[in-house]
Amino acid sequence: MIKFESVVKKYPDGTVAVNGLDLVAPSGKITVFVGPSGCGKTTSLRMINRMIEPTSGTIWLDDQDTGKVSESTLRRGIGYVIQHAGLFPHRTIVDNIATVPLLLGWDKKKARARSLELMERVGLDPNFARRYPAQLSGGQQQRVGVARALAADPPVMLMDEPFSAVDPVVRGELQDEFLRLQSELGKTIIFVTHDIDEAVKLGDQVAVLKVGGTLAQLASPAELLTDPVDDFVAGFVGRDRGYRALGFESGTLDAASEQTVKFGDDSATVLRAGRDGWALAVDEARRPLGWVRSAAVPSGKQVGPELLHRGGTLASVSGSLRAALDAALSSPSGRGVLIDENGALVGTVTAAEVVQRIESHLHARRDQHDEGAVSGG
Ligand SMILES: Nc1ncnc2c1ncn2[C@@H]1O[C@H](COP(=O)(O)OP(=O)(O)OP(=O)(O)O)[C@@H](O)[C@H]1O
Repeated sequence: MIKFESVVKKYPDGTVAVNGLDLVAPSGKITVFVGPSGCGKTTSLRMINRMIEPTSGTIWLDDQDTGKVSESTLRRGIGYVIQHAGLFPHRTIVDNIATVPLLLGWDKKKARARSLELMERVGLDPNFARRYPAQLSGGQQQRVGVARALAADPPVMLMDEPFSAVDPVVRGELQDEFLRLQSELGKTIIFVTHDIDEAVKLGDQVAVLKVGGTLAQLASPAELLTDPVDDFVAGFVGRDRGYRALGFESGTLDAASEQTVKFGDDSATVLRAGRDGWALAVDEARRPLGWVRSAAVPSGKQVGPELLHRGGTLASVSGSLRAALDAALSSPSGRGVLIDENGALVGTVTAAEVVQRIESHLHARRDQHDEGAVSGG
């Protein structure tokens, strides 16, 4: 656990970067600091490992006052990742990752073995081990940065805009892999970003900071989207927040069974299968491939890849209602395709069915809220 207690940082020129911050970042969870430029995110982060000293207040790491521990002891237990990875340009990838273990006195062989293990963990080709940072893409360098921070297995990780310098597709991949890694490692993480979508995707809890260094709201992503505490947070959280909040709602949907066709099936089969003029093509493992418009299969012809409409997104049957609604809205047939954990077809749902489920969730939540208000009042 990391606990900020009335923490203030006033720089020598009089700038108050952080003004009385109180918050707890629970162990094993990701806490995201988000807010506009200059709101004190980086200053708050760097006070944790004492790269910046607070002017007043205390930062606790579990039951230790960080101000009373030596900086080197403190930093041994804290991994640190920054934008552009900050790798040593003249050291190979394997040596970059081994930096902290070598500083801690591990023997070279053990440190290298640990580096290689971590390269695999963060999804880096082991053939990159002998390369230099400049010979890697930006996204690959960020993975090295994460591996380096994890090398000595610190319980705490501080991450300052680690994925900001890469394109949106690579960024999405890095985020997904970071979440997968965290689900295995369970580190206590503070993650700084100025991007609210990234905050909401990655955070177990999100701290929205205001310029002047005060905390506007500390909440779960779903709560932030559905119940912003003031106009500043509502504005910062942005548009479409009701829709985005659906990303945190899951609910079992009654999937209708869908007749399917396969490559090689003839036009008569497609016509029979095609409810409303559309049939869903699947592979041997019943994984959806795309929709076929029955009328577009000339009589006597067979289904081939050229007839596929691939527009519809796929939603996991145990996933969010947002993904299910998106699957229905993006499907050329109007039927959203639901798949299981192996990617195989479970069935389909319409947008109306998903909306009905959303409404029943909303009613249940309002009823709960009303009951709480009655019993509370
Ligand atoms: N060394 C310094 N001396 C004086 N003022 C500083 C110093 N470092 C930061 N500041 C100021 O403190 C405030 C908070 O800065 P900080 O870098 O913590 O913000 P941030 O939220 O991380 O911003 P960004 O998103 O732009 O990186 C800003 O007004 C900044 O100009």
